[in-house]
Amino acid sequence: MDVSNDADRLQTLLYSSYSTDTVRQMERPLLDDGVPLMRMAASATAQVTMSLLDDEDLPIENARVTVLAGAGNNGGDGLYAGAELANEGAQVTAIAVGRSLHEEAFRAFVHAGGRVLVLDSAADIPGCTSGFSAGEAGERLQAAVEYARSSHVVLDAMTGIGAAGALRGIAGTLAASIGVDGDLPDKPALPDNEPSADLPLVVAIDVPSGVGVDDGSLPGPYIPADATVTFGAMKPCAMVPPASYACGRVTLVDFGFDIDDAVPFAEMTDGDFVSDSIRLPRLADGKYSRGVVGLVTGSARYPGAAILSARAAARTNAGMVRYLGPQRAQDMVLSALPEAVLGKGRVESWVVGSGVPSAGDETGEDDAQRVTIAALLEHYALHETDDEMNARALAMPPIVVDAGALDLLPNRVVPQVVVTPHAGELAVLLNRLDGDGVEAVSRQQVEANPLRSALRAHELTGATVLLKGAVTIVVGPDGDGGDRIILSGRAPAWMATAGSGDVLAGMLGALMAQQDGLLTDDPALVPEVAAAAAYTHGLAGAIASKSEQRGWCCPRLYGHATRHSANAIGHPIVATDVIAAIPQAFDELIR
Ligand SMILES: NC(=O)C1=CN([C@@H]2O[C@H](COP(=O)(O)OP(=O)(O)OC[C@H]3O[C@@H](n4cnc5c(N)ncnc54)[C@H](O)[C@@H]3O)[C@@H](O)[C@H]2O)[C@@H](O)CC1
Ligand SMILES: [K+]
Repeated sequence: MDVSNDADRLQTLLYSSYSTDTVRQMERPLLDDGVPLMRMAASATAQVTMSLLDDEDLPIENARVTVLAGAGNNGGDGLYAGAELANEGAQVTAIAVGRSLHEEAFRAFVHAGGRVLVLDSAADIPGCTSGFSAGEAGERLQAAVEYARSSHVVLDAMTGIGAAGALRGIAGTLAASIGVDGDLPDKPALPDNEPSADLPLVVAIDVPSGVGVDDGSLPGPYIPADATVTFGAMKPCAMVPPASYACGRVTLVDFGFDIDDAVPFAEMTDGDFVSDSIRLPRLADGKYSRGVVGLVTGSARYPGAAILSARAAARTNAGMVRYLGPQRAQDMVLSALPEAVLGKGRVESWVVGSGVPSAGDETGEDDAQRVTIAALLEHYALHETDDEMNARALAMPPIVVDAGALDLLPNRVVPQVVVTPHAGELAVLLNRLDGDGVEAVSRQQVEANPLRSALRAHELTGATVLLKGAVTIVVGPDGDGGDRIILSGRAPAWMATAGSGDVLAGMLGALMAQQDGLLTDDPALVPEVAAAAAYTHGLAGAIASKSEQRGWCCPRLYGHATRHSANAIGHPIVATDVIAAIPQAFDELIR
């Protein structure tokens, strides 16, 4: 990625996450030059911790701090940070979870007056007791848990980017006692990831210990943080849910990594990226040239989705909306949206399935909408041998496949097919595609590792996958034979409400219709437009609910002035409110 000036570089740093391998490559030249990265990391952590204590009106001299210190460099960061806090007057105890501690950091820590509690009887740490009995090991563990819980601050320095798999051994037991054992974080969604008032404040060093650093998963016990201080570059777990929900307020310490040639693993959308997907009206435009969306949504049983998807599409800068559906839904669409046109005709994009029963639904089998959708989706199927049919499929306009249409998706399709499941629907889709030989995946498993599930669905079907959530994950082609992962975290949690998905489907259809056919020619644009739709949808929800809370907040940059801090929680909304706010969302994006 070519980053021409400093502002662009910082923007890229804040909105891109890099795999641990890439981070290690980027830090190598600095380490070779002797730049004291660990001391810089530790100082920043100590400063952030002190400012959190300050916010709580807790003088540093009165603060009790626990450092959960692993044997690696992450533990080294923690010990140096602990030493700085001890030098400021705090009472600091390190709990050694491994058999050793980073030597120099340990010396600095002890020199500053820090105390150490060893948990592993086989540990070899100078001046510390080891070789104790199993009974004493249990007592020490219990004492460590109690000490940590009664502290004002816990610095979580057990594992950083060197973590492999779920936390094992003493680190795992400690995380399960102090933190959470694999369940999703369960706390109110507050603006600016405001730390909870409960003590201890947990500050994660680089990453919360126990999360899947490279995929955002929650493979086992982990310690949810109030704040995470991360070094050099954002790791995937600070962006990809659900681990991103466990990071709290993130501060990035810029080490000056050269990111020019580094390929991000996952990118977060921002307003600039989204505005590129909006087609401004032209002087020579008519309604057809601005893009027509065709909807096969709603059903006799669920007509409301027809109205929501149609009204949302019409508000999202489309030239025209065509609607196909049963008489009752047609009547309702026309009364809610007199601008809609009924029946078939040329379209630049399709939206199918919102409010259509799935096969498992009692009315699903004989619903006429399903017959129409199945016939349409056949045109998007890729076949192993039939080149002529494949060429026709590749030339089809983009299509959104939502809700009840997901079980009609052919096994292999072209990438301008965007499937828009939530976690439960993605589990059902994966189980159908993977077939009998493979162990079934549950909704909970998709929720614990949504990125892996989205990647799998993309790999199996070829479709672009938009997995809905507080942070929406889009996986599609990158144009070079690889995958592109784009996230959108703009939505406030108020948007988890009936009909919200129908609105997104309509908005995505309209955004795809206005791309002048480019998506069919260049499928690498499909994930960008899909993420832009998720962002615009989230922004409209934020406007409607008057909420400054977001699924993902841009990290603070260490040493730079903090932006205006957001504090409006907002209020509940219904899906119709989101549609009403779409014009204002466009106003903000186009400006
Ligand atoms: N490379 C560098 O120069 C810098 C690294 N820094 C820190 O160093 C960290 C990386 O350090 P390391 O590579 O030493 O690795 P870590 O310290 O992240 O992890 C290695 C330690 O974790 C243990 N561990 C790994 N997986 C585990 C599991 N599943 N259950 C229990 N224990 C497990 C290992 O036994 C080892 O003791 C970064 O995250 C960052 O905090 C910073 O100091 C900045 C500079
Ligand atoms: K950590």
